[in-house]
Amino acid sequence: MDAVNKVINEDLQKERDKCKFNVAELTAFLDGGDKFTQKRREKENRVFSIQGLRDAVPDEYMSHKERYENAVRKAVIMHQTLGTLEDKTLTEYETARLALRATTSSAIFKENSPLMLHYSMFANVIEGQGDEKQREYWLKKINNMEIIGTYAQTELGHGTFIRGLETTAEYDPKTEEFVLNSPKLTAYKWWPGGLAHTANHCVVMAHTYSQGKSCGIQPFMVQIRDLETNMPMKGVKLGEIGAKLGFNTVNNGFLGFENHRIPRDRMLMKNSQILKDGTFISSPNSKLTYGTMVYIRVSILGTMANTLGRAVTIATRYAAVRRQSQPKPNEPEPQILDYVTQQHKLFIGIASSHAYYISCFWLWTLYHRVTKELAVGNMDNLAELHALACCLKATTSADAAVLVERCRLACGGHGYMLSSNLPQIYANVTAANTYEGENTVMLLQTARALVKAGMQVAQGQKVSPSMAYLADQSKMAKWDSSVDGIVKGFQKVAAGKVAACLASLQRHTNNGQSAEDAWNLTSVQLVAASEAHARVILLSVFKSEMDVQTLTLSGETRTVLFQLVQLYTIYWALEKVGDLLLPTTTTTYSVSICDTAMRCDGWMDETSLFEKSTIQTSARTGIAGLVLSGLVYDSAVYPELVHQSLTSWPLQ
Ligand SMILES: CCCCCCCCC/C=C/C(=O)SCCNC(=O)CCNC(=O)[C@H](O)C(C)(C)COP(=O)(O)OP(=O)(O)OC[C@H]1O[C@@H](n2cnc3c(N)ncnc32)[C@H](O)[C@@H]1OP(=O)(O)O
Ligand SMILES: Cc1cc2nc3c(=O)[nH]c(=O)nc-3n(C[C@H](O)[C@H](O)[C@H](O)COP(=O)(O)OP(=O)(O)OC[C@H]3O[C@@H](n4cnc5c(N)ncnc54)[C@H](O)[C@@H]3O)c2cc1C
Repeated sequence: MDAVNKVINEDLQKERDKCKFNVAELTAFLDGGDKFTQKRREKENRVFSIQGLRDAVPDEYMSHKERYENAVRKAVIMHQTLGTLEDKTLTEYETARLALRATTSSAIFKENSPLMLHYSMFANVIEGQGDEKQREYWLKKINNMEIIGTYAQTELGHGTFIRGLETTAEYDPKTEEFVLNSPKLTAYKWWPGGLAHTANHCVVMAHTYSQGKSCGIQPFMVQIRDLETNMPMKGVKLGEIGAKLGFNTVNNGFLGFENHRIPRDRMLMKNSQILKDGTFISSPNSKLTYGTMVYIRVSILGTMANTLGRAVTIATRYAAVRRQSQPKPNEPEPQILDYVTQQHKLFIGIASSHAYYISCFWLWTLYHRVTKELAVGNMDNLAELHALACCLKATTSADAAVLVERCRLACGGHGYMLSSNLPQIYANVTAANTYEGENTVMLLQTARALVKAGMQVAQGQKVSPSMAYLADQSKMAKWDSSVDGIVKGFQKVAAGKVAACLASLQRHTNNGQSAEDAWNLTSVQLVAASEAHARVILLSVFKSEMDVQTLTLSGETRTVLFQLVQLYTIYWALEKVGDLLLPTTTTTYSVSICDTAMRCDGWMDETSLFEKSTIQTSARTGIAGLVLSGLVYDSAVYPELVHQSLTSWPLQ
């Protein structure tokens, strides 16, 4: 097998030889500098040289139990290897950046490691929720693997609605203990990675009571297994939740409590405290308890970049070596990479992977700034971080799932083979649409912030930097098909959608609906407004960061990066052309187009105008509006947009 790997396919080599930019320079740029490329390579070479990390047989031919045991075996070797590679000289940001770029874990564990939660959430929640003494005590144990943990929040009955969690922790001042219970089956923790057999500790999010009163959802460090026998502790029930679409070596489990007692100091007390006598001291902001989820949502952008990057590398290499059909008689079958349709499928994946990396590092910078501010009690930017983390996690994971599936489809039958690894990559990436905040729920969270910002703009108040464009009342006289022009178009679209949501909420409440029902009736539009906002951020950050970060790069490397920016921007302009050709500067404007279009079309009379779902209205109006309006962009722009998108892609 090794001998075959040494021979590079000549078509692949030919493509590589045609490359015009400096590959080493671009690699270092994405890694954050030559030093990090070297560290990443060292880490990868160490891991990939270990024979013990290769599967004796492909794990898809193993049983569920064998796959898990094999994964544990590899996780131990990985920890022993990487543990020695830990570089204490790196800052937290640099370590996170290196972790996001390294492909070691994804290459060794097709369906993720049973220690995934230990590394990703367990350590972080102690860091974020433990007081100084607790951090001092537990982080040492966690980092040297004296204990193995997970993050147990989701229950059988509740995943999204954290305030509805049913696991209880009641404080007993007589013994200075908390008594944990799962009062109903729906209260059983369900999903936490590693919970079934791997973790012997976990942070449990429980509805806490003291002195007969609710203290909200609080985090608790709980030992769930005996460190010697690994058997469940008294009053603890544990098990595996069963086979899934992916993540089948993460050992997701369930956990139930029956009068399980833990000492008072197991409540993580950085933000809220319960004193010995049971007095509850609440957190300055109850959402600080949700901090670990924000951290993971930010890192998911990098995970999406990495995962999509792997899938599009597989598919592009395949497209370079696969020859198929004979469009020109008497000529050899061409590489499928020469088909523009194949380029249309794949190049957006390359551009998106780069866009997600850049956005991830941009958001990490904000995350670290806000974390420092929170440490001194400054909550000013927490809402902005939360809103950005929600909509960017949702949009990048949704796009990545579509693009990874497109990579599989672009490889024909061979993409359907498990040996292509594309199905497993898809199974991993699509999970991110659900975990760490289901995407719709996340987009609605950002919509809350957008509606608030829209109202603040209407009252002439300042809004957060990422939403400042909502205050731009300037008209777009003519379509500007530059990247900046398209970003501006997307800002108009998002502002128009936010304005339309405000109008809809207002209309429903004027019609006597409660605020909650008005919100629900407008929720499809709210999700669309939130996604439009995410598009503004992804497009503008990709461009603005490239403007700044590429100044020291060579001309060819800058060129190819800007081609990716242009491709990414024009791709989304074409994907959202219906919105762009109908951007609205104010609600009245969009209403007047909708109104005119409907009346002229005789499609429906005015009264029913807003009863139809927004999707139908804007789609139909979009087309009708294009014909009727002519005010926003002359319809000539559309062919130009299409022409430009095809001519500007790197067709080399
Ligand atoms: C490397 C790794 C690879 C990746 C490794 C990962 C592998 C997979 C592991 C997966 C692990 C998990 O899934 S762990 C479990 C993840 N679970 C989740 O994410 C649950 C999602 N649900 C939630 O987050 C919450 O229930 C949410 C939807 C936000 C609603 O919360 P509440 O009801 O308490 O709050 P609301 O009433 O909606 O809002 C009240 C206000 O609080 C604000 N708010 C809400 N959440 C906030 C937050 N986190 N930070 C700041 N502010 C927040 C809102 O903006 C509102 O502000 P105003 O508007 O100003 O009032
Ligand atoms: C692979 C994987 C790994 C996971 N790992 C962990 C882990 O380690 N630890 C952990 O605690 N959890 C974990 N989870 C659980 C995960 O966090 C939850 O699945 C997620 O939060 C969604 O909650 P749910 O499953 O209850 O779905 P629901 O919230 O029940 O969602 C179902 C549907 O209801 C809709 N919906 C729900 N609420 C609203 C609303 N307010 N408005 C509009 N629509 C709504 C959603 O949009 C969705 O379409 C994991 C999940 C997966 C898939």
